[in-house]
Amino acid sequence: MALLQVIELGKSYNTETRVLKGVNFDVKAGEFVSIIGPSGAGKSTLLRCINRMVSISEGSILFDNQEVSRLKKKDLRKLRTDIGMVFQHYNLVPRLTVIENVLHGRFGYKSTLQGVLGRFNEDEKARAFYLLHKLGIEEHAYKRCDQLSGGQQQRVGIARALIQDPKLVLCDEPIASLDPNSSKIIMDHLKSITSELGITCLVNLHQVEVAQQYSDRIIGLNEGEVVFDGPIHQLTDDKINRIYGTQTRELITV
Ligand SMILES: Nc1ncnc2c1ncn2[C@@H]1O[C@H](COP(=O)(O)OP(=O)(O)OP(=O)(O)O)[C@@H](O)[C@H]1O
Repeated sequence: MALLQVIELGKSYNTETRVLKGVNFDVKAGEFVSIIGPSGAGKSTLLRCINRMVSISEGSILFDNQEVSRLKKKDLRKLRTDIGMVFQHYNLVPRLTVIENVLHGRFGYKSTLQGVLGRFNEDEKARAFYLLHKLGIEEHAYKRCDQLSGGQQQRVGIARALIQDPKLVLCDEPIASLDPNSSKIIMDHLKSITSELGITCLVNLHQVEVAQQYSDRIIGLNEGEVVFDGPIHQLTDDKINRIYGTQTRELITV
């Protein structure tokens, strides 16, 4: 059973350009799927449609059998706790400590007042320390985030997404600001911790080799259309050229 179903999805920010066109794919619970494609292909837009950071123009997105575009207030809030997000630039509060930033991931479960007062229970704090331990940065728990390296900050970003107890984590170019060594550490952690916790992962990546190394499946986007969707062994050089080339419009059936 698919956790996420994207059906004939279309997105336009304005009347002139359609950023996503007839996008169809499913993601099963527990899958680790990468989305690759050239700059401007619509990868970030696709992730933003899934958690409704932007509204969709056509088609539908079903998450856990619920139509995302129809959700209101309480259900929309629930969707945002069920879907965690990891960003390229981490989106942490730099002057707050690591542990405070991680606990921010629990805000979706709190009343506004509890959130403002920073009220977190012992279980939540223990969970935050557990995640920091798993991600190898427990010793930095009381440091301000702006004192950490990029790779360490991204691990805080991952812990903040996971403490939400999400079913799905969307990662928008999680390693685009990192050097190769830190990138490897982040991808290793992302893969192992999501697989251990049984969390589904949908990751936008610029690097084909990284996508091939870590994914169960790859989706290739070109100018807003899915031009490849299949397991890594089917992503041949020819298909990579079609994803990154500009001439092809045909769907590669796999
Ligand atoms: N808020 C917005 N308003 C108008 N156009 C937008 C907006 N966000 C993105 N776009 C346009 O939509 C297209 C797809 O952008 P998007 O960021 O989704 O692509 P991407 O594949 O993630 O690119 P990159 O790899 O460079 O991040 C681009 O042409 C971009 O200019």
